[in-house]
Amino acid sequence: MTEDLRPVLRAVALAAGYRRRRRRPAVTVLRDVHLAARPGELIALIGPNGAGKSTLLRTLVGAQPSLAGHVLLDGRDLAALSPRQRARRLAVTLTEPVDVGQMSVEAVVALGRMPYRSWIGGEKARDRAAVDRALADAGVEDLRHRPLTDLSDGERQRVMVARALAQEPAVLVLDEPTAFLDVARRIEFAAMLTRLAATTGAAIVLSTHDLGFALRRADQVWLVGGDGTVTAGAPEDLAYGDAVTRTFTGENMSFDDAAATIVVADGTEPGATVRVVADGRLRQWAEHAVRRAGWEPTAEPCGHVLSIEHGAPCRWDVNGARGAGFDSLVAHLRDRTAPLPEDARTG
Ligand SMILES: Nc1ncnc2c1ncn2[C@@H]1O[C@H](COP(=O)(O)OP(=O)(O)OP(=O)(O)O)[C@@H](O)[C@H]1O
Repeated sequence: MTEDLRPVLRAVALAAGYRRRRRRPAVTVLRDVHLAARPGELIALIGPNGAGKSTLLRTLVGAQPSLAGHVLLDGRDLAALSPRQRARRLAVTLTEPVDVGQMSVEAVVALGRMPYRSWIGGEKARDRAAVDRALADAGVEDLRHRPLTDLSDGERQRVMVARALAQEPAVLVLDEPTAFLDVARRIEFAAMLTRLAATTGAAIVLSTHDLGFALRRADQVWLVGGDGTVTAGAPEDLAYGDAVTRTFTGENMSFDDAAATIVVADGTEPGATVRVVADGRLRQWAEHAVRRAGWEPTAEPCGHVLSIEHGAPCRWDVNGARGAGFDSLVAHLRDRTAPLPEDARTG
């Protein structure tokens, strides 16, 4: 992203949390948060459960008051802006379901134009054009006459993005927008957001539990650490440094650099080592099966050798024992978890 673009949204020494209410004590969830979102940036907010992602998003959009510090929208204090002024620059889709009765998709998306309408004025050509563009950008044109209640969760999510886009915002904030989506829709949705950030020039901030998506797609990651801090940076800086590892890895979890994701060990001690002889994807999935069986794959010479050949099912050979399919391979390896005497690497 261009460094000299002025941030549209900033957090300055922000503290976010909950004020004391009746018998509930005050809770400061995040403190001394400094963040900047620039036009056209796709920003992923990540962090463990309960770390404060929703609290931060709600504070950034003014849905809950900050405990200290400021949120600046176009350099102006968010708290000093009227709801209408905010809504012309900032659009939000939070996770709470929206009750819109039997309204059509088109009518729901047109709600996004409210900040631009006067009480007496009707829909203008500009409003209609913005709604059409939003429907197209979010890929829901085909659904425009359907009642929102008839749609799948994934379709509804896209419609809510279209409603937000119809606001023509400078900042678009989405709380876990990919939560209901299957893998294919998630990838499509990610591509759509990347395209939207580039074409509309909006800064898009979204919270997600999809670490791979955040690291592969985002221009910036805001990492909520679970200790009251938020670290901002390029995905590579946070992954290459120890920020991601520190936040997400624990006793049984480690960060796999190549896969850009967290891998969870199943708690068993690594068993014997086996040399895997295969190529490409077959090798990858053979190693996957080997790990699932509690063994360690290696490319080095060693006492156990797994040769595997393409086929449906694939054919495998472990030190002369043969079988077909990964299921039987895993069963075979599990039966032999106790390392054989010859398991000492013969290197
Ligand atoms: N209304 C509230 N009053 C007091 N504490 C709250 C309130 N809402 C949330 N919290 C607390 O604030 C902390 C952060 O919660 P938040 O929902 O922001 O986390 P999150 O990162 O969005 O979690 P998740 O990934 O599970 O959605 C949690 O400890 C939570 O219990």
